[in-house]
Amino acid sequence: MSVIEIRDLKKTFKKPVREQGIWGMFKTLFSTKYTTKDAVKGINFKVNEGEIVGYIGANGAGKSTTIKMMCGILTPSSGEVLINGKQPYKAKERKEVLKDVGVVFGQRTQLWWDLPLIESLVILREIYKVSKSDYEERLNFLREVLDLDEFMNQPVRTLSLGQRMRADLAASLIHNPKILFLDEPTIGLDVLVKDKMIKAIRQIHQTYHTTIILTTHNMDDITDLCHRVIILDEGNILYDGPLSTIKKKFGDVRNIYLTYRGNLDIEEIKNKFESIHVEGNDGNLNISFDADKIDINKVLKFIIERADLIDIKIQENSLETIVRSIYENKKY
Ligand SMILES: Nc1ncnc2c1ncn2[C@@H]1O[C@H](COP(=O)(O)OP(=O)(O)OP(=O)(O)O)[C@@H](O)[C@H]1O
Repeated sequence: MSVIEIRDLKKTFKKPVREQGIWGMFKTLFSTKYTTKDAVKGINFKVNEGEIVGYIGANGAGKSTTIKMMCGILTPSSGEVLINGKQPYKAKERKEVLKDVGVVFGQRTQLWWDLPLIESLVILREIYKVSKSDYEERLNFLREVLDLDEFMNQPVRTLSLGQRMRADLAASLIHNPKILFLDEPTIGLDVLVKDKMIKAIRQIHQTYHTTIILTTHNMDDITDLCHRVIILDEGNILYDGPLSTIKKKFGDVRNIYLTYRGNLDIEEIKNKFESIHVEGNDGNLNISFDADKIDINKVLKFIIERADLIDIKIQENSLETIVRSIYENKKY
């Protein structure tokens, strides 16, 4: 059953044309000249209960704008967002929607800056009218998976970025929402804290079957959490489907980087293996090929028989490289 439905959703921002200088700034205030930016250009998708969807795209693709419309911060220019059949930006439906939704914006906190985390959680419990037993059960779970105890009584402004992000995630979940929007929840985190966040998100999903939409520039987050991805490009959906299909389409590419002594004839390698890509000079060679078509053992044997290897590195085509190529070529 789909809990999120996006229909022909568009958002156009209108910005006044800015004029230079102090006098220009003053004139801008009363200007009637505007430019427009179509941030989201008529997109459609549905998300089923319990899915985790990676919502990715280059900077400025329109991801945050979509999330803001999905949680009612922005009103669409046309089209609609339905969260459990309700439109979050309509005053009458907003309250109902917010009961079902939690949101984390990695770039800014939604907590009270001067209050200790625990007090913010108590206030949120009041706002959302969470029963004492539900609150306690939830809080115990979150304390455990997000390691909140070490900073529970500190004012939010004194928290490190990693602690603040965990605090924000806890706050977004205290009312047990069925849907969670995570907008860059791991931005700026070191590897250890990032792994902790990812593990916590996975545990939350497993325990409560929460439907999650995740935007991120970190492809490891996507690989770790999502089966489905939506790729947005300049306000349009470029791809919506399984992560595995993207990987398959771009092939199981292997890259071999090697340093060697001796004479290697690049043309000889190319003639021996059809559709292999080879480049290099001065004892360095980069080779890439589709591992479904060419046996890596045969490539290595061929090279070892002709040169002394000094160093070798073998890499799979990462999701990072695949996605970069999709963004650059603007096609899937
Ligand atoms: N309030 C606004 N007023 C005017 N233009 C805006 C506003 N908010 C966003 N935009 C523009 O809309 C486009 C999409 O922005 P959005 O923040 O949705 O992108 P994004 O995909 O989340 O990017 P990033 O990965 O950099 O966060 C950008 O060109 C941005 O400058």
